[in-house]
Amino acid sequence: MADEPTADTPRVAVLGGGVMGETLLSALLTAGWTAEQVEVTERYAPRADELAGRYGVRTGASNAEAAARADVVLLAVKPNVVASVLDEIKDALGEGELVVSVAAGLPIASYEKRLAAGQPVVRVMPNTPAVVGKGASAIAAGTHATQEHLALVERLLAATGLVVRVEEKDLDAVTAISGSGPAYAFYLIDAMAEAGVLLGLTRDLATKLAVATVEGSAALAAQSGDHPAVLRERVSSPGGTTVAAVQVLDAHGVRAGVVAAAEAARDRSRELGKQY
Ligand SMILES: NC(=O)C1=CN([C@@H]2O[C@H](COP(=O)(O)OP(=O)(O)OC[C@H]3O[C@@H](n4cnc5c(N)ncnc54)[C@H](O)[C@@H]3O)[C@@H](O)[C@H]2O)C=CC1
Ligand SMILES: O=C(O)[C@@H]1CCC=N1
Repeated sequence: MADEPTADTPRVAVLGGGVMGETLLSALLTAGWTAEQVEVTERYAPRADELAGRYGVRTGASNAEAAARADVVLLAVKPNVVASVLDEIKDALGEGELVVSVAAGLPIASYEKRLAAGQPVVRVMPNTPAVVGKGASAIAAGTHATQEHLALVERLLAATGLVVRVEEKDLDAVTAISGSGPAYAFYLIDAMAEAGVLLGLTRDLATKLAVATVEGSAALAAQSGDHPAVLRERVSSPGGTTVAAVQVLDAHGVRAGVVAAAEAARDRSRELGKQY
């Protein structure tokens, strides 16, 4: 149980202080959790010290001790480490203590079979824009997770951006679109910036323009609600520059490449689920 458990602010242990662990930690602090109500475990000691210095939270290496102090455990280790961490924390978890995991691919059943009977589990697929409150996360409940558990996870993620509830069967596809998706967007930004440099702009200016263009396009798509194809048509003046450019994107199979990339991510997510 927690040191000072309250119904309103359950004590959270984030296990794994890497990219996603830090993202979730900072989101919890933004959402109103105090540094005393959150702790992080991190196997790599210099990283643990870095997080303790940056956020003022307790950090340590013992997953079992952190899980014993917590009301909610948030797993943010890589999929290949999840099984060993579950074995470490299994007996330290309180009855009904919620286990939340962001690990890609691993089915909820693989957690439930390693944990005590009845332990509630919620799977989350977040993404890195969560660190600036512009993330997209999907959450799915395990056999013993209730609507209240899902609502609690929504509170935990409140500062990360969009949170949607899905069925677990959809999480591999979610991973391929929004989980890995920021990498596709950064890939595009990088390519646009590089193209700007090729065309004679400074790298600084080209990057600024590429970032603002992608950010503005996403905001326009979100606010207008128009189909992306309609928005693209509005940029394409007859006989103009944009149709010339989009024709080249099509000729290079960029659209098909995006679809194939998402399929590869979905397949890799499935493989991870079988592998670990
Ligand atoms: N990075 C991303 O964009 C996303 C990652 N995820 C998931 O988040 C999880 C973590 O991924 P990243 O943060 O990217 O990886 P990462 O490698 O940055 O972080 C993992 C951290 O766990 C630590 N660690 C390893 N074994 C440990 C143990 N036994 N106890 C405590 N800490 C331990 C490592 O030292 C490392 O700092 C993965 O399962 C991944 O599938 C999910 C969605 C998006
Ligand atoms: O690349 C990965 O496996 C993780 C999951 C989604 C984004 N990053």
